[in-house]
Amino acid sequence: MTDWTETYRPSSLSELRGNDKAVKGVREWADTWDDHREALVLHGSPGVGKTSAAHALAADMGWETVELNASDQRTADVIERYAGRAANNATLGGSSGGDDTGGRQLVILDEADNIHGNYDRGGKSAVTSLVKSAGQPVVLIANQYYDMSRGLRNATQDIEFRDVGKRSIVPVLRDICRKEGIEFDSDALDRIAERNSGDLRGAVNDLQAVADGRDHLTLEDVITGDRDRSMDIFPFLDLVLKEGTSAQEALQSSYDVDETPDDLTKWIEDNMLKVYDAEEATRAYDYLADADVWLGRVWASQNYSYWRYAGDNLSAGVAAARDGTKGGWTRWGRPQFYHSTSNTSDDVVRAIAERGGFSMDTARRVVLPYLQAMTHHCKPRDLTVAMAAAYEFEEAHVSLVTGSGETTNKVQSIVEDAEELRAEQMEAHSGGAFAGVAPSTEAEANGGDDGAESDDGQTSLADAAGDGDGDDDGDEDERVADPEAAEEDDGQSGLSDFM
Ligand SMILES: Nc1ncnc2c1ncn2[C@@H]1O[C@H](COP(=O)(O)OP(=O)(O)OP(=O)(O)O)[C@@H](O)[C@H]1O
Repeated sequence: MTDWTETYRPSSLSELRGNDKAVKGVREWADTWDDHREALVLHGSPGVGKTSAAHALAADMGWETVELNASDQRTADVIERYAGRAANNATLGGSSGGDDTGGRQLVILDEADNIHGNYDRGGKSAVTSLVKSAGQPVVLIANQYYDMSRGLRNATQDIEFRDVGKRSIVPVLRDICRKEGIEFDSDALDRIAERNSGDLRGAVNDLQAVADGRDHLTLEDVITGDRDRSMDIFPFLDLVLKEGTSAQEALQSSYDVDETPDDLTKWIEDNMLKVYDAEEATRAYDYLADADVWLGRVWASQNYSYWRYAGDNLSAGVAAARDGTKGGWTRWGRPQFYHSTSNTSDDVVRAIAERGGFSMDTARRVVLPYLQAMTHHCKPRDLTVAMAAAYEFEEAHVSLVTGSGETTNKVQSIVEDAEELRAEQMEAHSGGAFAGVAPSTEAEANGGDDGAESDDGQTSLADAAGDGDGDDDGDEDERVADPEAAEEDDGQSGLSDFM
């Protein structure tokens, strides 16, 4: 089945619905590009047409496009390679694409607010320098404008795309129905537009889901479609985090949502602070921590009956932590793990597993949730620095664990402090912040001289293995055995050591 959002992607700026002012601005930017030569940032919520606008613009202008995705590691290489050359008007697509007759290429860099998470500092400045000196027009796409570095913001123009109103969504749905030969009652389309408030991609997806196999779409179809599905995650979040739900109702609804308790916990964690104040959140985190303990036990014992205790905490507990009801409409977001298109979450889990001596599963299900709860939004800061040092986290990892993607500078400074802290620990031969977890006493004693170059338990493990003398072999065995012992403690000991 073809994806209607692709089939019906606007091919010209004139086909884009809503955001008239923004679209006019985009056109003007392109028309005057030769005079200002600045890159343009298009920012706004997902699904409102930013990427479509960039492609439609290129089509209208007769420009080719080169699309790069900031969360794709390969993008770093491409940018590194072309940042300097772009100044000389080299084409970004490759040397053979070069054409001196003025053919333009529009460089579209998607997920520009995610750059800090994927490049080292050199790479990051390469993006800014690409943007400053590119001999070609560049459009950056971002959801969160303020997640982009200040340098990058200063070097660019920006245009905001607002959520697309119902009045602009309905005509898009109507056009699609006509082209697909589907008759419709207009209140059915109204309903779809309403429940996707602001998100055109969502509305088109929704239409495709309910219209599938039908040649006439009624309001009844749309509503029944709602009821037939098990409970959606968004109403569930409304129920737990906002409405005056009893603990029992909250628990019951957690059974109706088609998500595992692990995933529900992530949804709650990532969205709670949109509506809970600090006191409510503090209480709720206790319940989430309990939920995580039960999830850890489920994993350790493979006894899925524990799931209901996790479910109890994450639904009834979190609902009980709320003081009253919350009004208004909230844009719930997918948890970080879902929209992480890079392998950052895997990287984090791997770092925790390797450096903490846990299995990947324990790292993912037990240790990571604790770290997330303890360092939410980088608070307390010294704990976050200690964590970053202990697990040698990079900025992307700290962002992901603390859920603070929007605080780029904060995360950057935490990673810098963590590097310093690690250097100090190395000097003091402390064996890192979680000395009790991995290295054995002998290993530490041994690390006294040839371990000097290693900065943590993990590297010194490799060093010990590489030395090849009899003594070290003994150490190696012990060290390999240790992580397994640590794992039996289900991560608790690792964390208390780390704290
Ligand atoms: N303004 C619009 N007019 C018509 N169709 C739109 C519009 N906005 C979005 N769509 C539909 O939604 C799909 C997704 O839009 P698009 O990828 O441009 O959104 P986006 O704002 O770039 O989202 P993201 O930030 O998630 O990439 C398009 O292919 C199109 O089908």
